[in-house]
Amino acid sequence: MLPVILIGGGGHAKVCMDVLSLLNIQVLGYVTPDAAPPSLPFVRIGDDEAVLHYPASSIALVNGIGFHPEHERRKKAYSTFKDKGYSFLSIVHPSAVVAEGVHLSEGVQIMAGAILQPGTHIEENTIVNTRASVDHDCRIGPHVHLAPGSLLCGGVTVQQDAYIGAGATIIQGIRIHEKSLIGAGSVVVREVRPHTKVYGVPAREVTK
Ligand SMILES: CC(=O)SCCNC(=O)CCNC(=O)[C@H](O)C(C)(C)COP(=O)(O)OP(=O)(O)OC[C@H]1O[C@@H](n2cnc3c(N)ncnc32)[C@H](O)[C@@H]1OP(=O)(O)O
Repeated sequence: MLPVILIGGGGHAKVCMDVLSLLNIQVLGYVTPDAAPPSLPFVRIGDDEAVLHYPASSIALVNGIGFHPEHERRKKAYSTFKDKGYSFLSIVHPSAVVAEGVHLSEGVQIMAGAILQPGTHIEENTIVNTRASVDHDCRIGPHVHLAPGSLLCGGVTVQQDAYIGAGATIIQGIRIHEKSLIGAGSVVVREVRPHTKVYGVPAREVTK
């Protein structure tokens, strides 16, 4: 197993670091744009450019930048380093339940207590956060965030760059289109159009 450099030094990086430590994966340190705030008890290697001192074949990266609907820093870091030939490790917290045959693409992060049921397919750089639950035959695109406690019933599709808020429920067979945002605690009972924000019970579209 290659040693890891973590991209980012905030809250999400802290959670990734915990998973890496539980998996006994060697972490060389983390990179952040500036020295403050040092929230991680590990070595700061430098800014993002510092990664380039390590040949792509000698390390793996873990994307410790959280997904914020207002900006694309997480996705940008992933694409930038992929373009330079680096690889991102997928991490799965030991307490997560991942059914046999579930497909996880590069750089996917499955956090504590998450459940992924059979037939599910998750694309690159997606976060399945703490205690999120993804039932059978779901298709989750790249650069998606399933926030803590979100619940996807069977056969749900979530397209790229979508954000499913904490504790939201998506009923079976629904399609969530790209770049849409589902508010925390919502219950989604209808298809969600691209680039839209919905929330409430049942979830209704609001102007972005
Ligand atoms: C590890 C981690 O921490 S991961 C982080 C997980 N975080 C989340 O999941 C948060 C997801 N974000 C939300 O739910 C947000 O509230 C959003 C994006 C849906 C709405 O944000 P904004 O557009 O800024 O809405 P704003 O806060 O201005 O509220 C507008 C109105 O909508 C209501 N509202 C906002 N969010 C919700 C919601 N999730 N459900 C129901 N009503 C809501 C507000 O109460 C307010 O109502 P009012 O006008 O009657 O007072």
